[in-house]
Amino acid sequence: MTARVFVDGAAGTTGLEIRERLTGRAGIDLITIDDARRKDAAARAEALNDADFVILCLPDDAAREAVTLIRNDRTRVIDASSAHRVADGWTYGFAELEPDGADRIAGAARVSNPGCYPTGFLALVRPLVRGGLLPADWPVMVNAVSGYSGGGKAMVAEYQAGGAPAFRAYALGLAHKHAPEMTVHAGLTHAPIFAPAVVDTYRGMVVEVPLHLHALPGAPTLAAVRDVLAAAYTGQPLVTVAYDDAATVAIEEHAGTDAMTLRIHGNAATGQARLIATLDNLGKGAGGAAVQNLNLMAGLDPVAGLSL
Ligand SMILES: NC(=O)C1=CN([C@@H]2O[C@H](COP(=O)(O)OP(=O)(O)OC[C@H]3O[C@@H](n4cnc5c(N)ncnc54)[C@H](OP(=O)(O)O)[C@@H]3O)[C@@H](O)[C@H]2O)C=CC1
Ligand SMILES: CC(=O)N[C@@H](CCC(=O)OP(=O)(O)O)C(=O)O
Repeated sequence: MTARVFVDGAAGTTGLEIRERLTGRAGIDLITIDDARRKDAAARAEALNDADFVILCLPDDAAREAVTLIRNDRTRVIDASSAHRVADGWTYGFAELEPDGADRIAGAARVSNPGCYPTGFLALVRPLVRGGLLPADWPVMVNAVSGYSGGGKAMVAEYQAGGAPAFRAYALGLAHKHAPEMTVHAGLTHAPIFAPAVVDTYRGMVVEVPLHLHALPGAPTLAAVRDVLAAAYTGQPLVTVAYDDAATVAIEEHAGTDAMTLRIHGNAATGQARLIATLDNLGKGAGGAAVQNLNLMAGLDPVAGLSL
């Protein structure tokens, strides 16, 4: 069976990449609309209702509107925006996060892609909360840097015009749109302190959770934390827990791919750890997750169209 797929927002940073990945793929028939009509509600409604699967690569308000334009029970949705990540009736589209994640996505009509930063954060933290190493009410912090494509067309234009700062910390008021999904899907009772920054490189991200292991119940070792994470992702082609002696970690590590690496470093003597995820904001953080979810929902090869 051929799956008819419409990417709404295909002229944007995320949408363009997803459309390119799906173009010419066996088993997928892409529905497109003329560039001049790409924001025309009637043209979009027709495409949305023609499709078996739609991938929304839109600002939050436009994503909510797109869902209201679907007037049939057949069209299934993957939303890359942050509009539905903690919404009732939506399945969180992070296949590796829970043991039944892939099965739930495969059967869902409405799937919300995770945010880019939450993908790294949740990959590091959720197995520790689930496994009881990290109490649900622990005060967690997350420091992160993203390539500027994370800010969409407007930020790409700003950086490519020249003059934007090499490193810019933001979300200083601790009310970033990703905090709710980090809290809910990690199973935490308080939002983490989330300190993001954008740097002068196009794509890629480093997401870091520092932990005082000595203060945790049972004072788990670095090795114990690493083993819990490794067990959580065994057999997952996109997520690797590194057992390496890396002295540094580069934002470019997975730029242009859909892979994510998790590292557990630190000082065993002081009981302090740095849990670090590297991924591409446009890969596992957006387009890769959308293609992975489409594969699962359409019953296609789970790694088709993905770059490991
Ligand atoms: N960039 C990233 O790393 C990630 C982005 N996302 C999410 O994906 C979504 C898209 O982000 P991104 O690609 O970066 O953003 P962009 O700004 O690059 O692209 C958004 C696109 O949506 C179009 N658009 C806006 N309103 C409408 C509308 N009413 N109807 C049709 N099209 C519309 C815009 O049109 P126009 O070209 O005219 O501006 C633009 O082409 C966001 O919700 C974002 O949170 C998710 C994960 C990572
Ligand atoms: C650098 C930058 O600005 N990044 C964006 C996050 C990327 C995004 O908007 O998309 P998702 O929410 O879908 O991940 C931000 O912090 O708002």
